[in-house]
Amino acid sequence: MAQSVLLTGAAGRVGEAILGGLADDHEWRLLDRNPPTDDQPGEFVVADITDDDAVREAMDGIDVVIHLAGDPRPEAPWDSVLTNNIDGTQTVFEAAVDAGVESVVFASSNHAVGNYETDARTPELYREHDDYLLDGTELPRPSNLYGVSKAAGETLGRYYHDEHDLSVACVRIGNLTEGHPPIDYERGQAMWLSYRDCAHLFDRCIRADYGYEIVYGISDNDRKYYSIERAREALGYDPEDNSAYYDGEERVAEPDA
Ligand SMILES: NC(=O)C1=CN([C@@H]2O[C@H](COP(=O)(O)OP(=O)(O)OC[C@H]3O[C@@H](n4cnc5c(N)ncnc54)[C@H](O)[C@@H]3O)[C@@H](O)[C@H]2O)C=CC1
Ligand SMILES: O=C1O[C@H](COP(=O)(O)O)[C@@H](O)[C@H](O)[C@H]1O
Repeated sequence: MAQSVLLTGAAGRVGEAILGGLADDHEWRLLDRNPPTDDQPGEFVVADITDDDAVREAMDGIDVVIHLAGDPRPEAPWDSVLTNNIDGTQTVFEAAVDAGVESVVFASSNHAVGNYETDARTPELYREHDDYLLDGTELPRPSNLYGVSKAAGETLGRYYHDEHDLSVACVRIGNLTEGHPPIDYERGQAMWLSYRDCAHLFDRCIRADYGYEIVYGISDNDRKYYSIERAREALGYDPEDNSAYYDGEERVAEPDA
């Protein structure tokens, strides 16, 4: 059944991937501080997520929130991640609870756990033969202040689930790249998330029943060091793409039938 979904950060790249795959599948209310540059499904609210009144108004009648808005730069300074990523995310969770929203899907990041990639483990970690896997049960080890803000968002989600019974899925997104995996970048190939797998994963987050989950948002890459088993089990995620099927920009192999 189509759900009424509020998508924050809708004008960005992850929003583009989600709407590219799911525009007709749900009833959308889109929110971003930047207005849309082209036609979008549903209504578009131009607002900042730190504007409590505007966020509360945008929650009216919403079943599910996909919360993408924030500063996505790994090098983002503290004042920006504190305002946009931590304070903004708290505003979204609080308004969601007060509006009776069923679930919030939070765009977390690989950078919440980036410091598991120690000098001793890399670059072997990024290669197919290496069997080291993070599975979402490990503690955060952020690689920058942006990663700290994402770990804080996950913890806010834990609080709003435990204290207010909100369903929360935190997706530690890898490297979303359109069309093909990153080129000459082993880490990016290991954590590649294709546009169609991104749309499918967030669709599963909209439709599935869960309590509190932390999952990795990557395609089914042979090189992976993030397990996607929890996303499969808890959400029914069934990715189609794999960076190993590509040679540069060219798709050179097809999955087994
Ligand atoms: N693109 C990727 O590979 C990854 C993205 N993420 C996360 O996914 C989310 C979306 O990332 P992208 O689409 O790549 O970034 P983006 O920069 O393309 O999109 C972010 C959108 O959020 C909006 N925004 C930022 N601060 C806002 C605020 N205070 N109020 C309202 N709108 C605001 C921006 O205007 C922009 O349209 C971010 O939270 C990012 O940290 C996490 C891991 C990987
Ligand atoms: O969280 C994010 O991660 C991706 C991938 O990280 P990178 O350090 O390999 O580039 C990044 O591209 C994106 O901007 C960021 O929001």
